[in-house]
Amino acid sequence: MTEQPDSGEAVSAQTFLDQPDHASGATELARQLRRIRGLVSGADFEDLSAEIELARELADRIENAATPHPPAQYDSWGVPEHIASNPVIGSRNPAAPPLDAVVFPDGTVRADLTLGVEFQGPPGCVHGGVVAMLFDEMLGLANAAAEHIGMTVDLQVTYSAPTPLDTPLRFEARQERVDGRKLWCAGTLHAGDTLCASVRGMFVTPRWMLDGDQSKPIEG
Ligand SMILES: CCCCCCCC(=O)SCCNC(=O)CCNC(=O)[C@H](O)C(C)(C)COP(=O)(O)OP(=O)(O)OC[C@H]1O[C@@H](n2cnc3c(N)ncnc32)[C@H](O)[C@@H]1OP(=O)(O)O
Repeated sequence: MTEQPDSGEAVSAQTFLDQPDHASGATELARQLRRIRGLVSGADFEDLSAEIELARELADRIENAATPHPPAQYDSWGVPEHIASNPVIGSRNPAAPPLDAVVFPDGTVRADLTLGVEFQGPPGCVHGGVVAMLFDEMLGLANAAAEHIGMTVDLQVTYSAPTPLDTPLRFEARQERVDGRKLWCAGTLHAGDTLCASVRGMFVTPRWMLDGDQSKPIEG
């Protein structure tokens, strides 16, 4: 974790799950692919045939350079490949927003982000499933911040107002209660002063994990 140098309010917050750029350049490649993702899904074009050729060549080159590895093992929480490919926070996953979280001394986890047209559900609004996915991750991070982790067994999202695209959003989450292997968390999503959605989640620590190191950064 590293200190957040900016804004007064966030001065006591620390970055959570810092993911340094991969030496190969894969993290930067994911950033460029996210740019393309937004443009392809949110712009009109006259003729992209030359760009398609280029994209095909790029995909072929990356495929030739790649040494694929299998998905992480279920009991290997926190390995870099596991986090890097996460669809919410994975720095090397072009499909991830990505969500960068900070954690406060009281265990509250916060993420500020803006979602573009590639996350559109209703016109001009963020897809409700995307909101649920981000909430699930936020609650998982809140568990990790509390060093008491588990798998989601119940996730209840209440949508109170449409979540606008291209608008700064703030997700917050924290672990509220622990009873043995059962954990309860809650979170909110605001656009400015508007509460767009809230969530309550229940998690269960798998039996095999009880003796493990739960301080490892994990997420599903
Ligand atoms: C490890 C950190 C990961 C963070 C992930 C964050 C987000 C994710 O994407 S997780 C992926 C989605 N979730 C899943 O795939 C979970 C699938 N479920 C499972 O694997 C299992 O149910 C698992 C491992 C969580 C629990 O199984 P198991 O260890 O056998 O526990 P089990 O004995 O069934 O239940 C324990 C207690 O929880 C209760 N419980 C289990 N599920 C529920 C539920 N849906 N609602 C209410 N209570 C429940 C049980 O009733 C039991 O209570 P009690 O002890 O009082 O009898």
